Amino acid sequence: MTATTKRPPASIVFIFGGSGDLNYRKLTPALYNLSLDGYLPEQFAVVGIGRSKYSDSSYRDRLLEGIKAFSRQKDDLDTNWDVFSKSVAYLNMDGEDADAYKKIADWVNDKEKEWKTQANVIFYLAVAPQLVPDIATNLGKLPLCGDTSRVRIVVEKPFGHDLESARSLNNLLGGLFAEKQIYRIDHYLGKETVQNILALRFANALFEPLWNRNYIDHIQITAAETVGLEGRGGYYETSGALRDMVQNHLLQILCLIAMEAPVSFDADEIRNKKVDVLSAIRHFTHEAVRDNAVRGQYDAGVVKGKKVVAYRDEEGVKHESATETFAAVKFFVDNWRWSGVPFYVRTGKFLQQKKTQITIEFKSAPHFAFPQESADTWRPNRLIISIQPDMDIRLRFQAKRPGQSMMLNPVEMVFNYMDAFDGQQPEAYETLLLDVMQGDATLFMRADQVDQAWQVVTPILDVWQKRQPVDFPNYQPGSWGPEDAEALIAQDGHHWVNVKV
Ligand SMILES: NC(=O)C1=CN([C@@H]2O[C@H](COP(=O)(O)OP(=O)(O)OC[C@H]3O[C@@H](n4cnc5c(N)ncnc54)[C@H](OP(=O)(O)O)[C@@H]3O)[C@@H](O)[C@H]2O)C=CC1
Ligand SMILES: O=C1O[C@H](COP(=O)(O)O)[C@@H](O)[C@H](O)[C@H]1O
Repeated sequence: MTATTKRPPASIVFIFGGSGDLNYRKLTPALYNLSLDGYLPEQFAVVGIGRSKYSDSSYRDRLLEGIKAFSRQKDDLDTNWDVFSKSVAYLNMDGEDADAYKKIADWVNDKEKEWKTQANVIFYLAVAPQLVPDIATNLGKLPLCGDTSRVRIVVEKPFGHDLESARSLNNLLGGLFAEKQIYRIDHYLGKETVQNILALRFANALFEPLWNRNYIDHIQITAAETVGLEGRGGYYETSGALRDMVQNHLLQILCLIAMEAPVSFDADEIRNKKVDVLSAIRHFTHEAVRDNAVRGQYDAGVVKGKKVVAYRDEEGVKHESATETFAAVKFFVDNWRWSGVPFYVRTGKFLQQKKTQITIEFKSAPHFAFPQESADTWRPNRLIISIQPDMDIRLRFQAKRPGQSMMLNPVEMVFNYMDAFDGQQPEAYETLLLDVMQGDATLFMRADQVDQAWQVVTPILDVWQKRQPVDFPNYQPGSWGPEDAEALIAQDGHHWVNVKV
């Protein structure tokens, strides 16, 4: 979310995990697209790091396959790749071998001599979380990393497995780097439609008077996926939906919806306002967890015409697994603005539709003056913010149905991203990588945000760990999740919004 489109200064990006899936599918395609769009500095290099044996040339060939499959821009690919790939190199080293780090320092020295200038140096840790402490410690010993103005470290999710491990990782990183050097990724914050929540709320005076407990009945945040584990069973089995999606992405969206207006777009100003929300979210007692949180696990079935096996039969998953592939929670933000307004949040694998969506449901008009017959078609006012795959904002209100009687019909005013703005949207990782090069941490998680978010989910994790689910598997692939999730919201007289209007 750089405030300027100026190119960043000379930059070298080291990717630990250069031979891995994230780099193949997301990071290199993002850098390639930034290059095509003219955002990369002329003096730019990206160096993949890993134990796999590649030469620069064979590494480039491998990445080209990823570009062909995953880049959002594919025109003139061979020519454009020829130009971009000149910036790509590979360093064969083991991140756990402390002696090998001299190679990195030498690489930077040589490049800076060639460029005749100092560069920003970014270390992107796209490796399994258990490797992060060793790599960060080894990096921290490089004299280069003491230069807080130009050296940054990017840490992928998951950031900790629980509150304790997140705190110990924060302490470790905090002892090695200044907070302003640490970029904790939450890729949802890089999505255009997620960033647009700030524009919608704070660049328009229209919504603010209504954006509170006086006018809003409740809020729903859904991140439904039609995919399953996608080969990440080993990781997912130790994680589950609450850790994988709620602790990070969905609580961050909740923060953007619930935060107070920032005074400026300074990174710490935005993050302070978000931390205020996180610290106001009610921590459930163990008793309250039962009433406010629902978990699910998918059975064997069919999604979008394709057969899928039950979660417990997936590779890397235990036979009697208690890991949830669906979670729904009713959160409360206990502050002046939101007191008493429920925030229903849900996410799950193998659901009926891919849909990330926020629904703001407004309170009913105080008095229904229309003929009683028209009450049948009456629906509450809603503002629906679609994050993906639809990218739109829809405001639902009542209109008079044409005819000789005063009958009502709900209608919508729609803003659609693709119609309103020409051209393609940058992918989240493009925005985030550019921000790191620019030194803008607004869209990254600060240590206290991560800590507060873990505090919010910890009571739920504790209860779920202690009480084994007796009814798993409890939802059909291709459905909207377990019946209890509907009951969670229905007990308050509401329904999940699954379809348009
Ligand atoms: N893939 C995805 O879609 C997403 C991934 N993430 C996160 O990104 C991180 C990486 O995930 P992903 O790319 O899928 O994982 P992969 O298993 O595909 O890649 C792991 C990478 O780590 C490298 N590696 C392992 N051990 C060492 C070592 N001792 N020294 C140097 N490099 C090492 C491997 O290289 P080599 O074997 O050559 O040493 C490989 O490049 C994880 O934290 C994951 O949670 C987050 C969101 C999405
Ligand atoms: O972080 C993660 O996000 C993806 C969903 O991301 P999206 O951008 O496709 O919505 C999820 O599938 C994955 O399990 C999780 O680790």
